Amino acid sequence: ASLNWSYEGDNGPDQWHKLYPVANGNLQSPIDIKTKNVKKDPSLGHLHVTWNLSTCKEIVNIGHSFHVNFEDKDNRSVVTGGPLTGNYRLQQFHFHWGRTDDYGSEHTVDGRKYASELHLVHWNSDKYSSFAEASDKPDGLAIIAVFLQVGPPHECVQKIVTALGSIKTKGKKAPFTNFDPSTLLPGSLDYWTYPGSLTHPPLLESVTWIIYKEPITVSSEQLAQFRSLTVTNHRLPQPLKGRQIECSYV
Ligand SMILES: OSc1ccc(O)cc1O
Ligand SMILES: [Zn+2]
Repeated sequence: ASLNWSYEGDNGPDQWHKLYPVANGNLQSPIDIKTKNVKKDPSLGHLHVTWNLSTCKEIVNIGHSFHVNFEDKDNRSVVTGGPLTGNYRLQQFHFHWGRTDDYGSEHTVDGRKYASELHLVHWNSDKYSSFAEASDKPDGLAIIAVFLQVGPPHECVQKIVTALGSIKTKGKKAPFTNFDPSTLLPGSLDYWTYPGSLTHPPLLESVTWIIYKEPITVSSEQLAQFRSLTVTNHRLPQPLKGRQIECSYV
């Protein structure tokens, strides 16, 4: 089935509200993080990430992006702690990027655009029985975001880039196993967190966003390989509508 939305042209982001009225909601993502307005919260502790590489399953071309999917039938790969209550199970990760290295991230920091942004998508497996059930609940989802800046190539991102060669057309999938997503995390564990939404339709306002402050580095050539699947797939920052961004005490 073809999607009724896209990132460019007649069905682009400015039109999404016609089919998805929540696009003009009060908890939309991404946002610009104005660091002077962030509130340090002593109660915000470390995030505890336990991802088991045995749960990594496949890589899939979904047209406007690619997903690395994980087996999420048990709690082998979960995140907990920080702003979260209970266990959130890893379902998939994906990236967002732009036409050039000058932009492509979805969140921005004091107006700064990064070249790309990684999203590790988790759902609340203590309260709900699937991603689908959790996806429209206020405490349903937790997405960990990592910024990507341009520099030397990233060894582990290279494994993903190599796998893209076997999923060149929409709908194609290939086995992608024993990949440890924690190799994509930055050195510093400091993060920002705020309540938001999915960043493309259905744009559901069910996400606790956890955004690492420190970026990781990938090469321009690695980003060019992302673009070989689709040229751009990022939404621009949305109105904050009075939300408070908090930062960890880490
Ligand atoms: O871009 S984050 C994101 C994650 C999962 C999803 O189903 C939709 C999304 O937009
Ligand atoms: Zn995303």
